[in-house]
Amino acid sequence: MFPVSPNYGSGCPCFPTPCAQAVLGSTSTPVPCPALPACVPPGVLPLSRRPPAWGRAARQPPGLPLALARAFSNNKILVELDESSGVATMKFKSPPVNSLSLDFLTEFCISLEKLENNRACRGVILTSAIPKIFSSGLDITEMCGKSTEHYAEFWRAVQEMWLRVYGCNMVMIAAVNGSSPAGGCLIALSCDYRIMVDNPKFSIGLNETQLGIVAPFWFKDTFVNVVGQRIAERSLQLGALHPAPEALKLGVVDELVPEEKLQERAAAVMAQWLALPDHARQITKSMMRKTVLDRLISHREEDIQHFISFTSKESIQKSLRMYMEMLRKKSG
Ligand SMILES: CCCCC/C=C/C(=O)SCCNC(=O)CCNC(=O)[C@H](O)C(C)(C)COP(=O)(O)OP(=O)(O)OC[C@H]1O[C@@H](n2cnc3c(N)ncnc32)[C@H](O)[C@@H]1OP(=O)(O)O
Repeated sequence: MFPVSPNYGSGCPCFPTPCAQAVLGSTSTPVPCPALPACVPPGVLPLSRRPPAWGRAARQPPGLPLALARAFSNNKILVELDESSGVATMKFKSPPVNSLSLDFLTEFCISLEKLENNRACRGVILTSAIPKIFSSGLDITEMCGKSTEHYAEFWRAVQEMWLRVYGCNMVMIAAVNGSSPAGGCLIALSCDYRIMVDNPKFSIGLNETQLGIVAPFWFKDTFVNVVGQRIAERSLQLGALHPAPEALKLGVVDELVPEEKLQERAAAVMAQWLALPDHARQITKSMMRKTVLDRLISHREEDIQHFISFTSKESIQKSLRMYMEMLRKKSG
């Protein structure tokens, strides 16, 4: 993890998950603290800290060499930006199953914010470098046997990840090249378009009820906005994991392609979306998503408290331990 700005602290909107502005990168030059009103641009997408592409100065932190923003690889996510097309790829590479641990989520948010602050980047493709797995969802070990402080930190990071992806001004495409349960599915649902590998062995869905837990309201809202009330209700109650062909039928994903065509197809769809004027597309996206985003923003602390009290219940801890045990037994 890079060091953070000396100005960084609990007054910063991104605390305790430092945003790209708070991270010093590989330089020792302090960068502006994100606790500035200007950190949240007025208008368009209230959540995205990306300035609209049609008029604001670049927010590349001073002292951070541009080359660093073009291609940076940390530990769990490989980021590549093709400046000629304006398209970045974020490849999850956190073995064995790309589970969304606190470290993964922190790195994810920092990487996405760096791209948002880079005016050369207009679209992001999310995909996996781990064969057969897009993401196994939230790291269950982060929700088992930990302190309430840890649960609060973890849940804030989960919220931050969703707020950033769902509220992102850039075009976000999920290239789902493997199984994608629960939190993995949420990442894909939060994108603008989902392309999945045409393999019935890969499944996607919000399977929380199978673990004896409940998908939070903002997971549900995101799902409803993609597939509609009836399909979401049935799928959520059953904790269904839909094999790729069924996911297509239900509208959980937008199209299926053979594995070897996935990246090519994602690039083609991205080019289609990027052909639109940014401002018109961004304002439309904001209009479609604002209500759902605002619901979490205005209930964020309450949602954290709810997560803590729910997760801390002995019955929930027991369910999660049993589920982990079942996974371990299955993996041999
Ligand atoms: C109020 C609370 C709301 C919370 C909302 C929750 C959202 C979530 O995202 S909860 C997580 C839900 N995720 C799952 O149910 C997926 C569980 N995993 C699987 O189904 C499978 O692992 C797989 C399909 C993703 C991959 O299968 P396979 O390739 O066969 O790999 P293994 O099952 O052998 O797993 C390897 C290794 O990884 C551990 N593991 C898997 N998933 C998770 C996870 N989500 N968190 C932590 N660890 C995970 C698994 O236990 C194995 O560990 P070892 O046995 O130690 O090798």
